[in-house]
Amino acid sequence: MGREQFGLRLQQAGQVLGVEIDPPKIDALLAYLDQLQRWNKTYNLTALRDPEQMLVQHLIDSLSVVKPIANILYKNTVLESTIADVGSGAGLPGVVLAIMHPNWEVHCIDAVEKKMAFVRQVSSVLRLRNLHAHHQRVESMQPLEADIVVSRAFASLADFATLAGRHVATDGHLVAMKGREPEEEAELLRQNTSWRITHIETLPVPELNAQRCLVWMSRQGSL
Ligand SMILES: C[S@@+](CC[C@H](N)C(=O)[O-])C[C@H]1O[C@@H](n2cnc3c(N)ncnc32)[C@H](O)[C@@H]1O
Repeated sequence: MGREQFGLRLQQAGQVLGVEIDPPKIDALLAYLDQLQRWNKTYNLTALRDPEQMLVQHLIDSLSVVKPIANILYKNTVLESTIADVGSGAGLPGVVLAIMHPNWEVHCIDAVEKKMAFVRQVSSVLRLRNLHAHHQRVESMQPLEADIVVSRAFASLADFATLAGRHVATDGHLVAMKGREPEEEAELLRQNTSWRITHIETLPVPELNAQRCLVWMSRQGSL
């Protein structure tokens, strides 16, 4: 399928998700997809090889978190925000967030150097000055004071909170992208950490035939 078709599908997905993806952003998302395909041949950054699957399971899935994050930030009238993407891998969802919101400083963190080298390359090729790559274990990094710390396919809720909670600013949030509602993980979070689930949003991800939800967490006491 051609570039034009992919662009159209991204635009349509944006309409369903309530995010406007203008032509320069479509170009940037497709340029990211190009880079990912190219680097993946040599560096094995993601298990998905087929561009069709990458479009839906990486780009459109990551686009689904843009509006919910914007809703939380703008409810608190935060315009210029710091966001951390923990266990970001090839930059998912961090690169997509940085493309969609140039006013958000997005920090991708991953323990694997080649993955962060790739994100650095994307930042340079796409001229994304708001996209930063940290080759670090999240638990040993200087605290970032992020408004929102997001993760996709990183860890259980309790491990996410334990490892990454220190990067959340006072009154900030952790948000985990999950498949179905993780009831057992929620119980372990409650038993083992000082973080509490504030709400769970079901995400209807266009073109993706799978359940998705977002689990929002805050520190106990700041609810
Ligand atoms: C399954 S991948 C998910 C990548 C990406 N978020 C996605 O959805 O495609 C999990 C990533 O977490 C990273 N990771 C695991 N433990 C970590 C830690 N303690 N600090 C930073 N990164 C970590 C791994 O290197 C890996 O790239």
